Amino acid sequence: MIQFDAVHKRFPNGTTAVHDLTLEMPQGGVTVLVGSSGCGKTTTLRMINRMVEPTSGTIRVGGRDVTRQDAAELRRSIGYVIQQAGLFPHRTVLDNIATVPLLLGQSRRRARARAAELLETVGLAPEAGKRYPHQLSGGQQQRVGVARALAADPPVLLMDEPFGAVDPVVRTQLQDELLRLQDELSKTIVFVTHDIDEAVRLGDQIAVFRTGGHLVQCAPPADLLARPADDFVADFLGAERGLKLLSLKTLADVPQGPAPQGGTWALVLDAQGRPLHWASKDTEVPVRPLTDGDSLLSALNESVASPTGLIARVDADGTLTGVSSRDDIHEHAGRAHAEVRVVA
Ligand SMILES: Nc1ncnc2c1ncn2[C@@H]1O[C@H](COP(=O)(O)OP(=O)(O)OP(=O)(O)O)[C@@H](O)[C@H]1O
Repeated sequence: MIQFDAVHKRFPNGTTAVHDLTLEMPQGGVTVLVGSSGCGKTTTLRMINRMVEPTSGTIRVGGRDVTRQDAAELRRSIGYVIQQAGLFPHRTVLDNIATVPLLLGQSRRRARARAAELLETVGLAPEAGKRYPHQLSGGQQQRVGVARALAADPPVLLMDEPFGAVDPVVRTQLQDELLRLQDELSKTIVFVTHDIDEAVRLGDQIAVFRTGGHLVQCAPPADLLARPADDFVADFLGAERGLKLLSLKTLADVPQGPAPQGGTWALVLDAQGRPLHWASKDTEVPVRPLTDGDSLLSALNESVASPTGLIARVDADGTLTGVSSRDDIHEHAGRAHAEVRVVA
């Protein structure tokens, strides 16, 4: 766990970057820091590994006051990922990843073997290890940045806009990878972003800051979307916060019934019971089956887009479990939406 207790940061030029911050970042969880430009997110992050020293207050990592630890040692025990990866241009990818284990005194052989493992963990081919950073795409460089931060297996990862410089498709892939990795590794992650959708997707809790380094609200994404503390937070979340909330709710509770028989549309299955397509008397339309884990937003989208108005539901093997109607989905979406507090 990372604990901020009454932390204040005032730079020598008089700028207050962080104002009286008290905040807990739970162990094994992702805390996302969001807020307008210059509101103190990066300063907050950098105080954790002492790249910036607080003016007053206490920061504890795993119960230990960071100012009582050797700064270099502390930094090596905390993974740090920044925008555009910040890789060493004249070192191969493998040597970039091996940097911290080497600094910690591991043999070159062992550090490289670990780096090769990590390449695979972050979804890169072994050949990438021999290349130099400029020979990789932006998204691949970010993966190397994540691998480098994980190399010494630190319990804490600090990520400052790590996916800010890549296109939206690659960004979504990198977010998926991070969620997958986090499922396995359960690191304590502090993640700075400008992108509220990214925050909602990745955060176990989201801390919203406003200019002057004031924390306005810290809550799990669903609570934040349903009950923003004030107009500032509501504006920051945007007009579509109801839809964002639906992206967090799953299809699991929406009732399902048997596939229709003898009506306008029939669902055609393969021999294993997996949906192939919808068929009517004179046409066929593709089917996009959803699982219980898919979001209510995807279901709503699908129910609007599909001419059948029905959603085919499948289990993890892709076998049909039933269908849900547009009405069922709308009713559930309406209930979730009713949780959204209206801010005047
Ligand atoms: N070394 C410094 N000296 C003086 N002022 C600084 C220094 N570093 C940051 N600041 C100021 O502190 C405030 C907070 O900066 P910080 O970088 O933490 O904000 P941020 O929320 O991360 O911003 P952005 O979203 O634009 O990256 C800003 O007003 C910034 O100009």
